[in-house]
Amino acid sequence: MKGERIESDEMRKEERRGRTMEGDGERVEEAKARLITELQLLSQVCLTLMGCFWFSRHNSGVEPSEADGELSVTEKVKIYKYKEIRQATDDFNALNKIGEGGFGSVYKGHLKDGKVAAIKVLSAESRQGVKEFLTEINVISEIQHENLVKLYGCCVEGNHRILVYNYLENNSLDKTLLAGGYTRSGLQFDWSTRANICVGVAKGLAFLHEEVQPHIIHRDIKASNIILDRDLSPKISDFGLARLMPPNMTHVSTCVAGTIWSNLVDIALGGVFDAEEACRYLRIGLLCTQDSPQLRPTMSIVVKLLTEEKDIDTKKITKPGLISDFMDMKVREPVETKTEEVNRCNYTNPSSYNVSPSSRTSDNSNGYSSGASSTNAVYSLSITN
Ligand SMILES: Nc1ncnc2c1ncn2[C@@H]1O[C@H](COP(=O)(O)OP(=O)(O)OP(=O)(O)O)[C@@H](O)[C@H]1O
Repeated sequence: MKGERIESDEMRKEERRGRTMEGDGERVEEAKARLITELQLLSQVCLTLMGCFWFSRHNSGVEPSEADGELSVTEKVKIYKYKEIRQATDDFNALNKIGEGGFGSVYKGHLKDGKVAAIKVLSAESRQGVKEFLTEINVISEIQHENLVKLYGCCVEGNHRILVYNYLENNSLDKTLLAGGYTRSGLQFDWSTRANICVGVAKGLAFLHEEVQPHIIHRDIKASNIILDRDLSPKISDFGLARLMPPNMTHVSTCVAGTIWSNLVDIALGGVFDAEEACRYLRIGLLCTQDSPQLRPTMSIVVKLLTEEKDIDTKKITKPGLISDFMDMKVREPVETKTEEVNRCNYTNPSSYNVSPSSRTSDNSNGYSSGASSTNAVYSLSITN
């Protein structure tokens, strides 16, 4: 009996063990199934994420390039592949070269998307790190105004640092207006076109100085940096480029910046200009170049002065700071014009110029002299080295 009980106990234990093993097996199967489901879900999530990533990269126009690691700072800028730039410029063909500046060479190029671009290949000095370069490019690309050249994007591959701008049909002021205007370029710069260019440039600068955050001081405003579109509307180029250059690069002046005014009223106008307006513009120019920066008007005030929203007649204009820096400066003999009206710009004393359209005295104590014919006068200052 005892032997039988032991036997049946053993059998029951065996049976229980069998059931436990069966249960364990079921649990393992269950766990396996759950794991598979989770893996399937995970792979779906991964695929979805990869799909989104692919989609966003292809929609933002960001191509794989050296800038890949910098996607976080390039979302607003089109990154061009070097290959595309080469194709656009026919491998930087000399025939497509439209200019050479302190920052490098500029080529006209036809991009794949059909846009015509001015492609600026930055010189070796400007080759900063990819991250710094792209950060600056992002800043520049956000700055948009009707009087600023639009940046389409850039190329940053290997040592290449290339900026891609909107190409403007009518070239820069130095190659058109200053290079003979109508006769050479076929463009006619009558007085109202010139006045419009002047106001447009002032508006572009006012925007850079006062509306862009942080403010941008161009530091290299000159005729070659004013590009004209097909309607002869001016666009300022190279703004923000100072930020891309190392401080030791001498191209951009860090103290006194700007290019002096040589002929104040162009004889090419043949005397057909609004003399009163010309004199007002001269006064505004003198206001802007006063020795003390505190006395100079802001660019938004300059726009108001140019457009006559604000009057400057009563202003005292103090001596320009730049002039004393030049070795030898003289005022050219006035050029006779056919203008009927006499407009005279008047220097009252060496430290304070009071420019008035109706009277004239002169002071030569600083080596300046001015002259005017009794009937018609075009005032022009020239710098000689
Ligand atoms: N967006 C543009 N559209 C058409 N032509 C352009 C454009 N940008 C530049 N150019 C041409 O390329 C020339 C060279 O321009 P860039 O700004 O590089 O040099 P720069 O102004 O002559 O000299 P710097 O670099 O010393 O200021 C300009 O004078 C102009 O003729």
